Amino acid sequence: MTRDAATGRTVEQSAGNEPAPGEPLLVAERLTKHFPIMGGFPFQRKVGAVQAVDGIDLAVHAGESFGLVGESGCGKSTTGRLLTRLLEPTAGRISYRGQDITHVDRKALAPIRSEIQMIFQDPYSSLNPRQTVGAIISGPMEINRIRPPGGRETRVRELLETVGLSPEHYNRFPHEFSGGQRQRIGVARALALNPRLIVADEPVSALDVSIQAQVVNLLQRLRAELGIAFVFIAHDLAVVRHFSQRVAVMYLGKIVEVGDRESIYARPRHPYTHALLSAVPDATEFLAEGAGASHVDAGYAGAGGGPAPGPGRIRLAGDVPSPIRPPSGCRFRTRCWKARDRCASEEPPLTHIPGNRAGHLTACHFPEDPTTERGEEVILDPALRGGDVAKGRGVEG
Ligand SMILES: Nc1ncnc2c1ncn2[C@@H]1O[C@H](COP(=O)(O)OP(=O)(O)OP(=O)(O)O)[C@@H](O)[C@H]1O
Repeated sequence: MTRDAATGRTVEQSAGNEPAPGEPLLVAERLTKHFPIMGGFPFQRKVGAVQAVDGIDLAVHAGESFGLVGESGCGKSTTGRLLTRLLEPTAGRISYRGQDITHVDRKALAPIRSEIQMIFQDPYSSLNPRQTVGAIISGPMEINRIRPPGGRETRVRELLETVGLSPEHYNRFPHEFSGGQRQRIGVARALALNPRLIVADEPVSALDVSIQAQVVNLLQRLRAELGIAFVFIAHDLAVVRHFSQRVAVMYLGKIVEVGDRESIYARPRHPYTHALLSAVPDATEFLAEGAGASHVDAGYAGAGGGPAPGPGRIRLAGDVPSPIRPPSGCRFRTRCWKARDRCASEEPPLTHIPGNRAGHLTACHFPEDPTTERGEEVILDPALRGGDVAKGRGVEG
């Protein structure tokens, strides 16, 4: 088995139906997950459903980093689990390198599973405390009966070095490591089968701020050196800004806006994206936190630097509605300062709107102007609409 120096993949793995340049690696179409709610006595029957993910479309290209952002409960983790086929979709389609994998059985899925890996948020609970680091990282190779040249132990020691740990850590247990080091072990495990795609579900949000930049830098380096594509899930737009070339914003089970990083951050058109962005601390703050740590790659500090684009700070009023009974039409309308009757009756399609760059799609009937400037803080509450809040940008007069 020979290894491709550029991708880190074995030649055997690289052979076969490579996506043509520009062709997506993974495509989700109208992807839906509704968790049934059971009730009634004496016979349990379906009385409703949590509409966790509701008809989303997305495409991830080879080697790119795709950020998925939104508040807690908007369906990001469920999307990640659907893409890695850890969850069965209620409807829609997932294709990987041109093959429909939506409902393929375990056996047919096995070779694909090795190419799509997941990194979890919590480095404490995602590692078995009773296993040594060696056993944890070689686990995927064992399950898939893969014997790398030189043996599994050699490969694990190589992987430990790749993620910035010592090969000497092979016989240690997870409790002997810090949070950042445990997440590195999780990354090494995800790399064990030479994946093409890693779904990273909030990989740094459980870590100390000073450690976050180090782990993001590691993932950045792996993406550049091994050509691995990432779906990077985060609630924090600051992290995604540095890591992802394209960003999708989710709200209550829907993608409301998607586009390349520059377009989304400089010209957010959906009011929700605008509100989320206004809460992003200055990018230099995040970098300064990282710079206090010892292993900040120069490349990271350079990526997407400069201050965050400056809409005035927007505080959204009210809570996210229940995904069991989401609002009709546009799901964001109950918290949106621009909502009109049409927003309740007609769901806005995710589409290219005038003023957007190519590839920037927005689902809004009354999008924001395609410019951003720093403004004063303004509290946007639909209950106050009609003049009281009509100051500052982003508000229709
Ligand atoms: N197994 C499940 N059964 C029922 N409801 C679920 C299940 N998993 C998730 N949900 C619900 O689906 C919705 C989306 O959850 P999900 O975890 O995907 O959101 P998220 O954006 O990742 O949030 P967080 O950042 O808090 O994890 C939530 O309302 C959640 O309560």
